[in-house]
Amino acid sequence: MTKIRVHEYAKKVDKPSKEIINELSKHNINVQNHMATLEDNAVSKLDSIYKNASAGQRPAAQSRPSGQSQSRPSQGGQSRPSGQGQSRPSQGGQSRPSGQGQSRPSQGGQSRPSGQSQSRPAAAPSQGQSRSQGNGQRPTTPAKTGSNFTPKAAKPTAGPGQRSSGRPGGGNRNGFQNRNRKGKQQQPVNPLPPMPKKEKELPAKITFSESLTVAELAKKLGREPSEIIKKLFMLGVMATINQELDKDAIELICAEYEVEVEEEILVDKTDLEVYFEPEDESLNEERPPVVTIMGHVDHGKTTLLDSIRHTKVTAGEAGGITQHIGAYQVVDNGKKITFLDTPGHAAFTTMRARGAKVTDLAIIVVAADDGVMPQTVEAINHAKAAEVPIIIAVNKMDKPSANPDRVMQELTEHGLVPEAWGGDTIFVPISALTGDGIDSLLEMILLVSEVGELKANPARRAIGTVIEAELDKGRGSVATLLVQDGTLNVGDPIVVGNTFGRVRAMVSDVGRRVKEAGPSTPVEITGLNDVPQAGDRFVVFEDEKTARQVGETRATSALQVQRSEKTRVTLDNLFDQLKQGEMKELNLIVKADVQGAVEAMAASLLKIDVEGVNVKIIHTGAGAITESDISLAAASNAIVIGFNVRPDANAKRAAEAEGVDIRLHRIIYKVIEEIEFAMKGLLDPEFEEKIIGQAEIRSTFKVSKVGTIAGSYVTEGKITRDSGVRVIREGIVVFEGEIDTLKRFKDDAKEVAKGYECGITIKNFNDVKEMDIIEAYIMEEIVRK
Ligand SMILES: Nc1nc2c(ncn2[C@@H]2O[C@H](COP(=O)(O)OP(=O)(O)OP(=O)(O)O)[C@@H](O)[C@H]2O)c(=O)[nH]1
Repeated sequence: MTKIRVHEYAKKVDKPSKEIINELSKHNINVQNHMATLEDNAVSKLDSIYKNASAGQRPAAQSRPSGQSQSRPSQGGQSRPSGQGQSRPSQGGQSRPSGQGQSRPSQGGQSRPSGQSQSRPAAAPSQGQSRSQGNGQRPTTPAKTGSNFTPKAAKPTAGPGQRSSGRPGGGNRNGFQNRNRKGKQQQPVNPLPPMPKKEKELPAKITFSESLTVAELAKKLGREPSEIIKKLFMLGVMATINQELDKDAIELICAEYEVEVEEEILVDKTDLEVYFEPEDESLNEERPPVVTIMGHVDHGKTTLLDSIRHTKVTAGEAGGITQHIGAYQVVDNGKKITFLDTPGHAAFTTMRARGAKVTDLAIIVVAADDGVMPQTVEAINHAKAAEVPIIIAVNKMDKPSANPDRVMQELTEHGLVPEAWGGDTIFVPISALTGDGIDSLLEMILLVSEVGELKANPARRAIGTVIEAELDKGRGSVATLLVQDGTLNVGDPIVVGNTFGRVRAMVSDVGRRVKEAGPSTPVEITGLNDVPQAGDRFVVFEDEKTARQVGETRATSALQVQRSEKTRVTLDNLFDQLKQGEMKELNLIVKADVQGAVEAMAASLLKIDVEGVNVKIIHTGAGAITESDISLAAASNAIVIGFNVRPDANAKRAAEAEGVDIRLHRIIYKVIEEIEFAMKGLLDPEFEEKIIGQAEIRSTFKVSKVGTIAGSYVTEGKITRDSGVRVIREGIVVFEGEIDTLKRFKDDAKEVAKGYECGITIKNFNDVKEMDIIEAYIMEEIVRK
């Protein structure tokens, strides 16, 4: 008999080598490893074990030789439940692992079981128990498949028993490894009949938002991801399990399964715009129009508002420009009209830029003695862009020099044709000073609003926009709000921009305390935790907790955005930028007395358009210029603009020390003008070539050490000593360079004019020929517009 090694024997009986080694050790035959050679006595011992076993089993197992076919029924029988209980409950439903877990108890079962479970001597303490389990179950084997899919039933019985048997033996880890290994080895050898898969019932409908991965969709449908991948493949979509599927793909797959699918639109509670979506319009009632008055400087906006309100507010205004945003309500013929008093168009644009459509109607004031001016045109364009109806108030009709026809004529050129001339623009001649025509202006406003069918629902929770906000020493944050829909009440939990609070007190435009404010009403409120910004939206919430949550979330995200912007403006990266010289930026810090003016200034400054330079407003704020403004300016090489504010003592000192430029102004357009100039000065000069003259070479002279002198005649313009030249031969530029010497006779000349002869030498070029043309040019700086 030839010697046989452990692994060879193991192979012969289709058992793991380890099992053979263990079996031998039980009979006090020690072998080192699977490569060890077996003595004859060892072989006969093993034969007695394995041959017997296989002989006994064969009749039952039919096709399979020996231990395997054997182990299977027993495995199936006991193992599954126990295996599940032990290792991985979720996997319990699967065939193989359960069998392995099982093998441990079967050890005691001598012949066949021992063959299988081999590795688990450690499990001995619980053997009796588990074996009995196994035994008890074996007869029921055929039913096992079913039990396989009912892990719940299996777990309570087998699980605990298993666990206790595994752990005390300390073989948990090993056992697990062995199991794995065995699993690998056995799988190909002992394929279980495929378990009929019990498919989950398809849902009637699934929902998703934005997209789903293949795995997520599979889960929702209760199908294997591979099945979905296959279906996608059939539909021509190659997808992996983690691939995001778009709406179309999801719909296609769901259609395949005949499952209804619905996309959920996620509503972001912190997005205030959502609350501005129109609600049930049947509840709407008529509301007053909100009117903005715009026009060129000094054409009488303030006087008109003043006249309408019968008060005098013109006196005391710096530079005669309306600087504060306010809102007022008047009553005409029993109907209310709300007027927004804005500083020119800037605030109007700023609000629009923030998506706040506040104005229902624009009145454009044009002085009859002055006609259409640049800002008139701007105002028209803003109103047109906002798709707001326009009424033209032709003002200063009391003046002898008033020429309303001219105004009408000029406005026609901008598409505003008076009704009298067959157009549809309402022109109202007025005198803001005397009050003439004001009544008919108000009448027209009401007429136009009627056509516009302005409606709102006073019963809903209020929403609207911030007209103006500032920090008041005594009252804290004070905000002028325009209620656009619903009714605002004292005590309402409110989110205003990135601030929140409860409406503590409300004051009307005439300074009266009010308890509620309906649609189109401007009110000043207190009770916010911080100062919001003009143009911010406000929304009343159902309770204070929600308002706080939304407000805080908004504030946090706003801060994050602000921080990420601020980190860009550091001394470090500024230096880098300058060094690279790629981009020129003018950093500005804007401070003003009130938030409205800050907004207006910032909007105007950002509009400055000088090629190659960006205006960047790195910080804005209402209130005096402080030391921290200066340090920020110093760190980011910014200029500080103060509008109607002054630097405090510390700021002044810091600015001097750091060399920070502070510009103080009281009139908006002066600021803009100054900055624009500064920006033009900032730019690198740009040059363009200008041809100044031409000369024809009539003869050439070679002079040693000097080179070839071109004896020329200036045919056009002039040739200057410092001009650049091109040598043109038969229409082709043969050389381009600089003049070396320019002489009239023997003397050096600075320039030689048309009609004169001269001698020219060209730097690094001697190949001049008769009849060549010398074209002279200079580089001229372009003045930027
Ligand atoms: N004669 C006459 N003067 C008027 C009339 N309306 C305004 N003015 C005068 O025109 C000047 C400018 O008027 P404002 O109301 O300050 O003009 P504005 O358009 O508000 O000007 P800014 O606030 O600087 O943009 C003031 O001196 C007014 O008295 C008018 O109907 N007739």
